[in-house]
Amino acid sequence: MDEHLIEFSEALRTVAKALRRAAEGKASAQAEAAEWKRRYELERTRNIQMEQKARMAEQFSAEKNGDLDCERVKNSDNQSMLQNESNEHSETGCMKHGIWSHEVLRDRESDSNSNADRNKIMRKASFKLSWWCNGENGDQHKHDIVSFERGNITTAERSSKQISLKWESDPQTVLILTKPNSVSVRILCVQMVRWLRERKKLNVYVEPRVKVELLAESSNFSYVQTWKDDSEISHLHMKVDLVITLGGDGTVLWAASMFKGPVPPIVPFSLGSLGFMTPFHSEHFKDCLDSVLRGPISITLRHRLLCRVVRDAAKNEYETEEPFLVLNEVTIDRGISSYLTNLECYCDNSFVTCVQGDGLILSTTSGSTAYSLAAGGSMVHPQVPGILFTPICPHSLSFRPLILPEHVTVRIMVPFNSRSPAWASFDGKDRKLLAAGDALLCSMAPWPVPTACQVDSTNDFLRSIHDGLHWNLRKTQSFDGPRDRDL
Ligand SMILES: NC(=O)c1ccc[n+]([C@@H]2O[C@H](COP(=O)([O-])OP(=O)(O)OC[C@H]3O[C@@H](n4cnc5c(N)ncnc54)[C@H](O)[C@@H]3O)[C@@H](O)[C@H]2O)c1
Ligand SMILES: Nc1ncnc2c1ncn2[C@@H]1O[C@H](COP(=O)(O)OP(=O)(O)OP(=O)(O)O)[C@@H](O)[C@H]1O
Repeated sequence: MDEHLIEFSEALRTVAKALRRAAEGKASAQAEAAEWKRRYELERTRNIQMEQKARMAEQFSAEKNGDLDCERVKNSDNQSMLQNESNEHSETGCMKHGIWSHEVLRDRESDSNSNADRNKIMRKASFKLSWWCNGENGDQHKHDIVSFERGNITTAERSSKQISLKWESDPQTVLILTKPNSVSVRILCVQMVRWLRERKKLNVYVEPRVKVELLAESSNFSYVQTWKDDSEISHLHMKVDLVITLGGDGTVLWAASMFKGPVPPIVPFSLGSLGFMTPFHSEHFKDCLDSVLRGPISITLRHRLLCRVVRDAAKNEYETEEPFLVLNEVTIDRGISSYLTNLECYCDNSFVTCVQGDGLILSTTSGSTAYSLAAGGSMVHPQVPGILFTPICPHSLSFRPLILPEHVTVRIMVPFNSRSPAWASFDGKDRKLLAAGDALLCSMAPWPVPTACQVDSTNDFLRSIHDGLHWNLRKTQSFDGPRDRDL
């Protein structure tokens, strides 16, 4: 049975290879045809221009002043090949500026062949661009990077993309999430809960473990609310206005993982070692929270990836397995196996590559400074939408990391001829076995994680890479020594 499966999988790969080759052949033939078409158009435009120049010269000499301006060329209906469609582009009709999209060309042949055809005009083809999409709801795929206004492709006007949150009504309820087993976190939590309740009159939610700790501290904390089971957690986003995290980046990941849908704004306080995503300092928690509760605040919208495991044994039934939402990354690796991981990777059904190495990281841009960075991936500003495709120890000299656009679906498959299964882990947690034939589907999730900024997205990101990772730290070169002017 296994041998047949292996044979079958190899046959499929051969067919896939042949199909790929055919597609490549077609693409190159199309490219060649496009090139010939381009040359033809160039040649044709040059001929038109030469012909017009000759006519203009004739007219100049006829009028003996040789100084006919562009405006007159345009207005002399019989002489000019080019005419503007509107006054808006009148000067663009001048030959020295070339042909613009709204110009009207007179057909060259008809002009030279007969007077009857003289008024026949040829318009430059107009076109409409739209976002291509599989489903019927094409209009839902609005995009703001380029605009297709009136047939012209332009980069949309860049406004500041810094997102600002302004409360329209006062926040009422706060959820505090804390790193476990930390004395400093426990002390801060006690102070913060008291302050939020007594000074700010807010409802406070904590995890069941934290409620027990607070009650052990004082029975006065009985007003603090919590939940009993997971179904209550799934409704938290409807009750909570603000989430406060006390810990490191892991606590922010933990907070994000509690929300399987929309996430309330998170205010992350730094009580860890690195604190890449935790810009707020616990010593100033009252001032920080005062200004957050007053608003407006700058927000970084951190994209998440939605990951589904598709079992070969239960094809088309993957809805039965709960999807994972990751803020940093999903990692597919060899686990405890000593064999090379063998992973077939597809992007929107196009074959990308076969990873042979320790594994692969599919990371968000927020996660670009975490595991992906350690594996050689680039650091990316968290507001850049994209999926990082970073191999882990690839056994190949030419495997460089990729960054894919945010709209694609990446499929990672363990082939039937793989020597070992692979393991998927989600933000470093929840390991899942991927057996031969199983696949992992990964796409951008519709629910980002809004985290409050200390200053703004860019300032906070740059501060983190400088202070947290000591990026490009080097002693400054001294002033004395050779200089260009001495050479
Ligand atoms: N070789 C590696 O660098 C490596 C290996 C395993 C996991 N990780 C990372 O650890 C994460 C889980 O974090 P944890 O705190 O639960 O585990 P952890 O306690 O093992 O801490 C991992 C470290 O990664 C840092 N980190 C986490 N997210 C980050 C981000 N977005 N940018 C910069 N640094 C970040 C944390 O501050 C911490 O110092 C995973 O999502 C993965 O990215 C990294
Ligand atoms: N509320 C929580 N419940 C359970 N586990 C948590 C909670 N908050 C954090 N964790 C886990 O505790 C671990 C450590 O947390 P965190 O990263 O915040 O602290 P740290 O390791 O001291 O900080 P840093 O990552 O900056 O060094 C993480 O693996 C995280 O998933």
